[in-house]
Amino acid sequence: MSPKTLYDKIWDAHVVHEADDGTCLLYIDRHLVHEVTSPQAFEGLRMAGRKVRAPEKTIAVPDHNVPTTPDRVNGIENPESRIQVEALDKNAREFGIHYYPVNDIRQGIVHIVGPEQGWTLPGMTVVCGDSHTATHGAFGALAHGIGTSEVEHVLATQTLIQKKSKNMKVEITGKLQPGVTAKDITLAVIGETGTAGGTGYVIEYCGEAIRDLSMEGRMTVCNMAIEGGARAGLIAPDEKTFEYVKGRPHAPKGAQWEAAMAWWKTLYSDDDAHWDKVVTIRGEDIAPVVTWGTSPEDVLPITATVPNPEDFEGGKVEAARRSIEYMGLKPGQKLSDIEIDTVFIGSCTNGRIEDLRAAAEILKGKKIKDGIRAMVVPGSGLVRAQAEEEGIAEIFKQAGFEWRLAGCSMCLAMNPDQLQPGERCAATSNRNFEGRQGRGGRTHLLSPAMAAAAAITGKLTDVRELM
Ligand SMILES: CC(C)[C@H](C(=O)O)[C@@H](O)C(=O)O
Ligand code: SF4
Repeated sequence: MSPKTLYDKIWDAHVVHEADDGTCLLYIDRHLVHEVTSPQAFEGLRMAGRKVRAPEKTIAVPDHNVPTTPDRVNGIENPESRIQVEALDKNAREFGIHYYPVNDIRQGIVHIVGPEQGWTLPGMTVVCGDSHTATHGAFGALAHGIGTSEVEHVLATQTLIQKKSKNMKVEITGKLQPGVTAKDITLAVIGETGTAGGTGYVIEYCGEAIRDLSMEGRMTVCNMAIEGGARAGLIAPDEKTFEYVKGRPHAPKGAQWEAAMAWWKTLYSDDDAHWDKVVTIRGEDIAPVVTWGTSPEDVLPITATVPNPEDFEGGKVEAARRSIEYMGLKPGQKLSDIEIDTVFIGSCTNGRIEDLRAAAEILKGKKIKDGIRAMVVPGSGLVRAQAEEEGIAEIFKQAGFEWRLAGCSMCLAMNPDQLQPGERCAATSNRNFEGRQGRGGRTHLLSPAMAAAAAITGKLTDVRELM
């Protein structure tokens, strides 16, 4: 048998039919659904008189629009948001799919809930009408976003029409320096490859620095594969993966667990598998980073200065000029001199327990700078409960952070958590596009520890100075 990559293996195991031009029909093991991209899909089914083909493999949770304040169960003010959440509620109940409503402690961001509940397992195909579905690739699952018409197709047939991507390997060798986290890895990779570097590929992340990451860290890395242009990102499962999965509510049990493990242990790229593209970065060379512009590739070590647009090539000169202008910065200005107004810790990139622990470690016994608005939005109700149990919530509150309920929140500002025009935010999320966190708002992406450091000093700060 010819050697295969992990992606090849999962792909081959899910092909139901292959057409002459190579287009395939893939079987889908898990379909995750949120309120923004599903209403029309369910409506399409209803109009065609169809059912959900595999309701037991379909999981719905509202996350993007839900307010994160304690009174949220009483209703959502914004009519568009309310309609989407109510539609999901109605559709989930009517079509009999798994559902975590807004007042259920298991509710949270779909990409945090899936792994937490054991829906996401190694070797699976996982789709969701959401670009950050790549997060689930951390388990060695082939996971990616789909559009609303595809959501309808998967609901109706439990299959998806796909063409195979090429194989790309991103290897992070050796150890990380103190203060450097999974978020710094994933941003540094995009800094190296650019936002189009992964276009047409599925990325497998490997190397010692990736192996050393916890499952939470691996999810952070895979989460941003899409920002690097890739179809999906994945990491071969290992003992850490199996350990994380074992005992989760929907993980296999008993004989089924044994059978699953037999398959999961074959899920790695063969030694001489073919890679269409390889990128290698030394873990020691990665610094705590922060974005200065309006694209995730606009990223530099916190010790750097705002670049000069003239230093870029071709079309990037104009893009950099526009970024710097929108961000209200000056070329040559030290990144660590940039003052911020707001800190947001949360999102499917960095809203897991380990992220909150990392931020709390920096905040312990300290107060945030006067005048800074800072909020923590745990990625799920269970993350929130665990943080409360561990005393982390108390550290955040004592420091001056608002302690919120789970949702996407200020990651994309579809709910009331928004930046005001001109406000500058240190954010642990994954997109720094113009106005992403509220019209006219400015976003600097960074790790949870770096966000905590910024909250204390009121400016972008090298977390290593506070360690
Ligand atoms: C609303 C949704 C379709 C969108 C996505 O697909 O990523 C959102 O989650 C985002 O992060 O911008
Ligand atoms: S947390 Fe942000 S990136 Fe993740 S699904 Fe929600 S809006 Fe998208």
